[in-house]
Parts: sequence; C-alpha cells; structure tokens
Amino acid sequence: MAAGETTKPGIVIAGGGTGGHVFPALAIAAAASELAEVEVTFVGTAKGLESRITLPPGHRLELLDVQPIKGGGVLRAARGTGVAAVATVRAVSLLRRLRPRVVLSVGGYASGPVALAAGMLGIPLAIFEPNAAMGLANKVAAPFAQRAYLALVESEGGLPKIPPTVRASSVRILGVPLRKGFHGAPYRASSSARVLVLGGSQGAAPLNERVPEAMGRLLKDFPQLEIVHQSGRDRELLVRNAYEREKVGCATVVPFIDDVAEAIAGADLVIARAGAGTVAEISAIGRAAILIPFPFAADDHQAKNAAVLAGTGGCLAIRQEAADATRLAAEVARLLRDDATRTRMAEAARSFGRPDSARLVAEDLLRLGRWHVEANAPPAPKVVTNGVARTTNGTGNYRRIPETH
Ligand SMILES: CC(=O)N[C@H]1[C@@H](OP(=O)(O)OP(=O)(O)OC[C@H]2O[C@@H](n3ccc(=O)[nH]c3=O)[C@H](O)[C@@H]2O)O[C@H](CO)[C@@H](O)[C@@H]1O
Repeated sequence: MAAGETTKPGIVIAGGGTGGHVFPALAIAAAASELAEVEVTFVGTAKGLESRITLPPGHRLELLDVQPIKGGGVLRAARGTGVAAVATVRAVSLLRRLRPRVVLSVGGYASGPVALAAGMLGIPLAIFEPNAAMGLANKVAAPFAQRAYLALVESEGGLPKIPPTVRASSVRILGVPLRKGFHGAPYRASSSARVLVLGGSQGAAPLNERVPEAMGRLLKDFPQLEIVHQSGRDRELLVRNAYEREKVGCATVVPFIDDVAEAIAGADLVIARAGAGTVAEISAIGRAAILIPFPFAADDHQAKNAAVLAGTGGCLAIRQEAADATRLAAEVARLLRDDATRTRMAEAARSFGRPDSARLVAEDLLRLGRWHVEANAPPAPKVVTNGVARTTNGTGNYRRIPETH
C-alpha cells in the first residue's frame, strides 16, 4: 500500500499545540472511532504537544511548519503570514493525498492552513472552538465551515454571542469534548478540606507562588487540610520548597496529573486557571472552584471562559492581579467553612457541564462526512449559555432567534 493510502474513509483533525487543543481532538477521534470505521489523521506541528504524545493505535500524525502570527509585532506577523501561505500550499497537497471525507480544525497553529486548504478543495469543513473568544485560525476558517462546534459561549441580552465570521446555520453548541472518565460525580460535603490546584497543561507560575503562602495561613483553622498541587513540568521542586517554607506538610506536589477526573472528583474545592478544558472538566464532574484566568490569553479568553461558568454560579472568578495570597486564603477559608455554598456551586457547575460532548461532536462530524451514524440516544437539546437555553429541534442545533429592535 502506498504511503498515505488508506483502507478506511478518513477524517483529518488539524491543530494542536497545548493540552487545551490536543485533548479535545483525541476525545473526538476516540468517539468517532467507536461510532464508525474511520481513519484519523492529525495534522500538527513539531513543537506542539501532539508530537510528544503516543497516539492511539490506528491514528497518524502529519506535521506542518507553521509559526505564530499574532502577538509579536509587524515582523513576526509578516513572517508568520509567509510561513502560513507556504503551509497552506503543503496542506492542499496533503489533503489531496489523504482524501478525507471531512476536516476538523481544532485551533492552534496547524489548523488555519489545513482549514483553508479544505475550503479551497471543497472538502466539508468543521471548526471546533473551546474558548469563549474564538482564536485567529478558527475566525479565518469560519466562513468556509459547514459546522462551528462552540463550547463556552458568552451571552449578550440572553442570546449566545456568535463571532461575526461564523455562519449562524453552522453553529452547534456542544461543550468541550473530554477524554473518558469525566462524568458527573455528585458532591457530598463532609469534614474533609481537600484542595486541588490545577495550573493547566503547562502549570501556572503565579499559582505556584501564591497558593503555598495562602495555604500556610489556613493551617491553624483547617487542621484537616489536604492539598494536591499540579505544578507544571520542572517546577515541582520549587513548589515543594514553597510549601516547606510555609510549614505546610499536607501538600502533595506533582508536575502533571494523569487522572485529572479522579483528582477533581476527590476535591472539595478546586483552584485553577480557566483554560477551556479545565473549565469543562470541573463542570463535567461538578465541583466548586476558584478560577484565576491567565491574564495574557488572546482576547482575554480565559477571563471570558471563567465568566461563563461564574454566570451559572459554578465558580468564583478572580483576576490574577487581585488574587494575592491574602485574598486567596480568605476565599478558600470562606468556601471551606460553607458546605451549603460549596455544594450549590458544585451542582451549578455540574448542571452546566457536558460530559457527552465528544460523542455529540463525533456523531455530527461523521454525518457531515457522509457516514451513516445511528444516534444511540438523542443528543441533549440544551444550549447552555449563562444558564439561558435557546434550543431548537432536539438535535442540539442552535437557531439564531431574530433580534428585536
Ligand atoms: C496559557 C494558554 O494559552 N493556555 C490555553 C491552553 O491551555 P491549556 O493547554 O492549559 O488548556 P486547558 O485548561 O484547556 O486544558 C488542559 C488540559 O490538560 C489536562 N491536564 C492538565 C494538567 C494536568 O496535570 N494533567 C492534565 O491532564 C487537563 O485535564 C485538560 O484536559 O488551551 C486552552 C484551550 O484552548 C485555552 O483556554 C488556554 O488559555
């Protein structure tokens, strides 16, 4: 069999970079493979997380050279645009070789060129945007896309805020596809005080610096305190030392948590960044959370992600500049003392969560690629936007309701 020739009809999933793009892509691929005979090819970059993980059997990775366009001045933008143009030409020949039935862009560097190539070749195109503010690659691809799977959507005047380049008829609001193991775990308050600190796929330096000090202030009032702190790669020693300095002996510091679902389910309170995946995972399981968005995320998307969950009552969102050790200690103490509020927040998060997202996206994507897929259960009809449901025909499809002036 010649290289690139496949026996099964294929899907191309383009994009990646960090866990926030790669894990939803893997979750959709896994769900699609369970539903149909399908060959999945990921297209990413050598620098992205996609190049460092072991892909499930049967999935392949192709690499493109793509560089950042935003966030580095005119020179970087010009160079990035030039590289993207070359990458688009390469993506056209890649898609001609792979002949997928459908292309999904999950955001991140490699997604733009592949999405444009799909548009040029007339291959059905879907985009997936996990964040409350759409990334550049997806904004560019959106006008060519037959589907826009949106996850955390802000609302305005009670209606979902849809980016202007997205065709209203393409929108499906289906949450962030999650890996297996994330499902609702009703919260029962007890005498425990288990705090989980999540810094996102790369860890978060400000949380590493401030949380140990905040926890040090709580020891006297909460002798039962137990902390699991995910520090990020190569930072665990630094964070362990910080806890030691604060004489906090009840903290377990790890660089990365393999089973995040279990860690969230085992917590009374989560302190985390507001990456879309993290927000979706806390919601899918249902735990009270304090979210401190990364302040330099493009278009402040982490603050917007956190605001969507905060709007349901599922979390407390604090801007990084306000989240010093004193404020963190005060908020954690308040929530650990208040079982009713913690339980209410956990329930609000859980009713907002979409643990079935991967299946819903995969089913729809396969149909777009002309696979025959039987829905084993009707998709949840709710479209969640700050607790406002605007649903239509029971398939999760969103129909824009005309605005009245
Ligand atoms: C700094 C930055 O730009 N971050 C972006 C990146 O975040 P980041 O990659 O941190 O993304 P998310 O919070 O969305 O997802 C993190 C993922 O990593 C997993 N995980 C994390 C820690 C761990 O120890 N173990 C583990 O498995 C989580 O379970 C989750 O699935 O992509 C997100 C989705 O586009 C964006 O919202 C974030 O703004």
